[in-house]
Amino acid sequence: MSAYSIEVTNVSKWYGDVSALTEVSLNIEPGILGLLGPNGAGKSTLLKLMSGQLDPSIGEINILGQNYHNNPQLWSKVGLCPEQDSLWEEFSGPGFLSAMLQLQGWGVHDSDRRAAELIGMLDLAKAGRRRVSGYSKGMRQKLRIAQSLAHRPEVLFLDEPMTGLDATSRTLVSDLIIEMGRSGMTVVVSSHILHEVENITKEMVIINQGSLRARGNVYEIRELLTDHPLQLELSVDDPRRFCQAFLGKPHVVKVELVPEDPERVIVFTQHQNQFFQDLPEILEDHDIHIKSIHAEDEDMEAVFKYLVH
Ligand SMILES: Nc1ncnc2c1ncn2[C@@H]1O[C@H](COP(=O)(O)OP(=O)(O)OP(=O)(O)O)[C@@H](O)[C@H]1O
Repeated sequence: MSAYSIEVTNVSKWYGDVSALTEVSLNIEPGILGLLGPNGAGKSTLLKLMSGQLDPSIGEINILGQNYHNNPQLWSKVGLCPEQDSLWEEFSGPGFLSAMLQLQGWGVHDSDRRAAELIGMLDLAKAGRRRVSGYSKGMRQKLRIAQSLAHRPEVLFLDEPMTGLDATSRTLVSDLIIEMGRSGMTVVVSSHILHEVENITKEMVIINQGSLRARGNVYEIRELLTDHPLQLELSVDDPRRFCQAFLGKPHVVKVELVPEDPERVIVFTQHQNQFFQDLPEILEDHDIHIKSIHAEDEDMEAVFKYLVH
């Protein structure tokens, strides 16, 4: 059998006359792969195709060496957490998860037990038997993630799984995904935010305008971006000293103070990794304290524009 759990070969997809994907070929091994691209790039379409929710217009998709045609058993090995919400509002969280498993043929006892386990894993126990209609955005997202992995799939597709999650839940979900990857599952995680995926995996594919643009680990992808300075906004207690300390660094293109905010400073760097390596030492040597840090390029739009043109 092939070493790849997912094989996408020359796949194109049109919605009427809208072309969403063009001749995409992609082989994926067990572990975690990040699928990165700006809005409208084709990420959701590719995930729906790979999870059998959509048929390709042209091309072939094999999952675990099989295709979806006349093959209902394959569904039980695949999970998808889609972008759209399709929860049962009148059910409690555990009730919903158990019902979904029972619909897939699980017995009541096993379904209830698995549902309780998932509720614990995703830290939803506080909601008790409350109806899903009363869940917050973050709780709904976690419930959808729970649903996608409830039946213990071997291959899991997560479409923008961090949407709506607070910092604690993001860490929880990241750790869960990392653990699934370690256990031998194949997990494909889409996002339009590099930083989000970088915390989970170093293996990335970049997609834009329906085509795969790059594949590699995050360092190789960053190499492709070396001419594109990344912009970081920081709040520090002594911005002038901070500027002086960083201006001599070869990877720093420029550092700007923000006149309207005496604590704010903007750094343009060619190598974000190098910047973060230098940062702790500079803070300590110059006795500077940092209050916040924000990457302007977190949203990949600017980066993709650069990569594509
Ligand atoms: N059901 C549909 N009918 C027509 N066009 C569609 C449909 N779904 C997606 N598209 C189009 O296909 C292209 C790819 O969309 P897709 O949703 O796959 O991108 P995406 O990368 O997931 O973006 P986003 O993060 O904004 O959802 C876009 O041009 C989109 O407008």
